[in-house]
Amino acid sequence: MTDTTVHRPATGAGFALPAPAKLNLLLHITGRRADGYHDLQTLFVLLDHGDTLHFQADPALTLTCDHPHLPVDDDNLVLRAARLLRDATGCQRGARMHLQKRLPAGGGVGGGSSDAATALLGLNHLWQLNLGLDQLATLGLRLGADVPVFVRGRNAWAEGVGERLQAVDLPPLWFLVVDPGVAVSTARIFGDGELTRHTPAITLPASLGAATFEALLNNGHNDCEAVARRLFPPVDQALEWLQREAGNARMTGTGACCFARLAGAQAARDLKRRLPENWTAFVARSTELSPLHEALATLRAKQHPGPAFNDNAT
Ligand SMILES: C[C@@](CO)(OP(=O)(O)O)[C@H](O)COP(=O)(O)OP(=O)(O)OC[C@H]1O[C@@H](n2ccc(N)nc2=O)[C@H](O)[C@@H]1O
Ligand SMILES: Nc1ncnc2c1ncn2[C@@H]1O[C@H](COP(=O)(O)OP(=O)(O)O)[C@@H](O)[C@H]1O
Repeated sequence: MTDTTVHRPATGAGFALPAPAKLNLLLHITGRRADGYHDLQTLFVLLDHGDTLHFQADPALTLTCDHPHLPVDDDNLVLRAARLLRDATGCQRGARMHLQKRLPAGGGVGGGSSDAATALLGLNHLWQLNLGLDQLATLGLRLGADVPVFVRGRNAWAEGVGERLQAVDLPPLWFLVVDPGVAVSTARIFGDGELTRHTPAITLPASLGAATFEALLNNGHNDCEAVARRLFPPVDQALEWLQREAGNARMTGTGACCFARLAGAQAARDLKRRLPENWTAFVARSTELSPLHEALATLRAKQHPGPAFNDNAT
């Protein structure tokens, strides 16, 4: 379905699942592979802010979206994920899906990848396919390098093109994320002649206590930042403002969004209030387990309540 004017979420006996944003707290490019892809080291953190995908059983496979400019054609990652799942399992069932888009497309917060992961896990549930997370993550990688981390739902250290994941425990973190309002093409950043591609690989400390975590972040950086700043002046302005106001300003992924870590919710909200006029930003908190996985667990518990306690048992 390509009608972007339909603003009606699915109703009836359906369910809705979150598609959270991610930040790359650091992003080091350690090399370039023979196939042109880049080897990375990155620290993914999942946030409590994102899109929402609504599901309803239906004979046809359709998608609508409340975003006026995001195409809901065959290229949309939600429909690509649904078709991939059907092809991989032979399932012939359909679904009526509606995407409530809050994350900026091409913003480096992984919106499209997260939508794809939520589609994979949501349809696996709706169609009762019972695929495990390993199988879904393998399928997800075919849609994009960032999909597996959303499928697995844990903050993670990633290597390779982002598919070699190691779950990490992080302290609770608060961020102000500024959206400079430009869509950055990942391929354009990786194709730039001035991109630094040879940051020495580091070894993740065995345990990420508060001090080692701070050292890791302080010694880390985002190799894509210099190129994005040069190509997209709004990214440069966002980083300058965040650095001046909060320190520790950094870009996420290949851009465009930039963030600063704040001491808590109040500090993040206070900084948001000082945002220059006409700028867009959101406050977000890190999550230990993805809101997608939390919501799926709640859904399963409602549909398959455990055995009730028998008060008469002796
Ligand atoms: C680098 C990251 C960090 O999170 O940037 P963001 O996209 O989130 O900003 C991601 O891993 C991106 O993943 P994703 O957005 O899924 O990228 P893909 O669709 O797989 O790749 C888009 C294009 O970028 C280039 N590419 C991508 C990933 C990579 N490790 N090396 C590359 O050279 C390739 O030219 C590829 O065709
Ligand atoms: N559901 C979707 N949400 C956002 N973008 C999508 C979606 N489906 C396909 N895309 C395409 O994927 C591109 C990258 O989207 P996104 O994942 O939001 O960027 P990033 O990886 O920078 O966070 C967009 O520019 C858009 O063309």
